[in-house]
Amino acid sequence: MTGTEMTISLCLAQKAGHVYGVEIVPEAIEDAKKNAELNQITNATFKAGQAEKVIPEWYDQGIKADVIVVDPPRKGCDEALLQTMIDMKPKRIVYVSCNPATLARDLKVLEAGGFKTVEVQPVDMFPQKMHVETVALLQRNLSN
Ligand SMILES: C[S@@+](CC[C@H](N)C(=O)[O-])C[C@H]1O[C@@H](n2cnc3c(N)ncnc32)[C@H](O)[C@@H]1O
Repeated sequence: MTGTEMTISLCLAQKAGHVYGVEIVPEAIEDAKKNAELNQITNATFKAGQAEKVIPEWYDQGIKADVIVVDPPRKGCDEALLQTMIDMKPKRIVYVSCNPATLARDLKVLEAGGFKTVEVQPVDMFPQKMHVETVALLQRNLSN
């Protein structure tokens, strides 16, 4: 749901019924719309704004998701965003993180909200540096 130029959203649109993407930088959203047009992607809706405000608004409008993908900055996800993700009850959440500490903090919240972390894959995209990118897959517990 977040990301510069919405690269992840545009890739997912090729497999999804519809994709909604939000990014705080308006220019990135303009680029995403141009990229969608260039690639004949018509099943994507992009909005500039704070994910923690836009996604609760979409949820209030009745929009739900089967899969939520987040790729937040190092500070991780805002509490309001995490709560809306829990309320939306997607089957799966994919959390792309560039900070293991905030990833662990946010996974704890999502686990308390009815999700189970089933796979965590670190990716060493910055060899010889302390930073690591991590992708975590969560599934909603069937009882929730
Ligand atoms: C780790 S980057 C994602 C990179 C992206 N997936 C890509 O392929 O380039 C995090 C992105 O979140 C955006 N961002 C930061 N705070 C945000 C917020 N509150 N709501 C929505 N987007 C936000 C940043 O502008 C940045 O583009």
